[in-house]
Amino acid sequence: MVVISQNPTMKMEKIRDDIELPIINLCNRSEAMKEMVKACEEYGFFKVINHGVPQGIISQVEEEARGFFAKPGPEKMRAGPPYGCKNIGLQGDVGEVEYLILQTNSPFIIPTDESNKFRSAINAYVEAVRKLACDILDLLVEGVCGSEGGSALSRLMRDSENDSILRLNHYPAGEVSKIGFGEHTDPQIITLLRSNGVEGLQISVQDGLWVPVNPYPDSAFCVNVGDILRVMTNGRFVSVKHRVAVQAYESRMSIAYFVAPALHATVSCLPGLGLPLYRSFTWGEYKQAVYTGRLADTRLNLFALPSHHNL
Ligand SMILES: C=C1C[C@]23C[C@@]1(O)CC[C@H]2[C@@]12CC[C@H](O)[C@@](C)(C(=O)O1)[C@H]2[C@@H]3C(=O)O
Ligand SMILES: O=C(O)CCC(=O)C(=O)O
Ligand SMILES: [Fe+2]
Repeated sequence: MVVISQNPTMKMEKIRDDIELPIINLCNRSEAMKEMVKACEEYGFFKVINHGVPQGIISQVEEEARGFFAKPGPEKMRAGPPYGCKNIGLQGDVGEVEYLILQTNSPFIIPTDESNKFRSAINAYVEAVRKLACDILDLLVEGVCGSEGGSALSRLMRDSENDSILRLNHYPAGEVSKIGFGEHTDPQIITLLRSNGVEGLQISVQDGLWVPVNPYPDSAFCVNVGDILRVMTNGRFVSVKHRVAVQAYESRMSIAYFVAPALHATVSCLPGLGLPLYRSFTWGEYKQAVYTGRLADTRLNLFALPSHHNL
């Protein structure tokens, strides 16, 4: 069904609530491979269950994160640059969100975390989601390039200098008219997202038509294609705009693991996928374009090859 939003800041936007993202069971690997490829082509989003990340590890990090965000503002500010509130990026974007952004391949300290419980929980979580991300990327390459594709994608994240990050977001309950995190695509290869079961995430299936992502089932990870994976699959997979709407009834918390190559790694189309739509570039070059632009920008246009190249 298509309903017109009554919402003042999401004015007259159409919300389509009859699309459900596929829930893919990783136990059946050959089925999962086909379903994931289809979902990446169609929606750029899917959910995975039986993903192998222990529930204990997830609960631990969620509990520590809840404790951190419940602290008074000045204490959270003590966490320094990993902590941010309302300001998103460097170019003036804002949202009803507070967050922690952590580089995953270098040691970090959260000054409020005297017992180091939060840090240990994060480290255990990153190790587990990293394995899951490798597994998903290997299946996706095989699904697109066959077994010759090997570990073309997962090797980028296995590089000890990979630039993957973990982001913990907290959207306090409030006026539903407000946007927690404005529309954007994720610039990296792939994102693995957990939420505390509170709604808010929406994806853009076509211009101006938003689909809410149901947080069910609680145990699932929501996975989405980033811009780099779009380039590497020569546009076959789509990196889709998404956003987060504030909920009136409860605070949303989410934990996103963004898989990124090393800054010096070259990003180009995988073999056998036709004439490239985008020129090759390094992740460092793309990241610079990302941070000099606004949240909602379609940054990949800057790297598109002229269409005559594809004739
Ligand atoms: C406004 C911005 C925030 C962002 C960097 C950017 O310039 C454009 C992309 C944004 C985004 C979206 C996905 C991730 O949450 C993020 C960490 C990323 O890599 O790109 C954020 C950036 C951010 O919040 O720093
Ligand atoms: O909080 C969410 O559900 C999504 C957050 C997001 O899209 C991001 O951090 O890039
Ligand atoms: Fe995102």
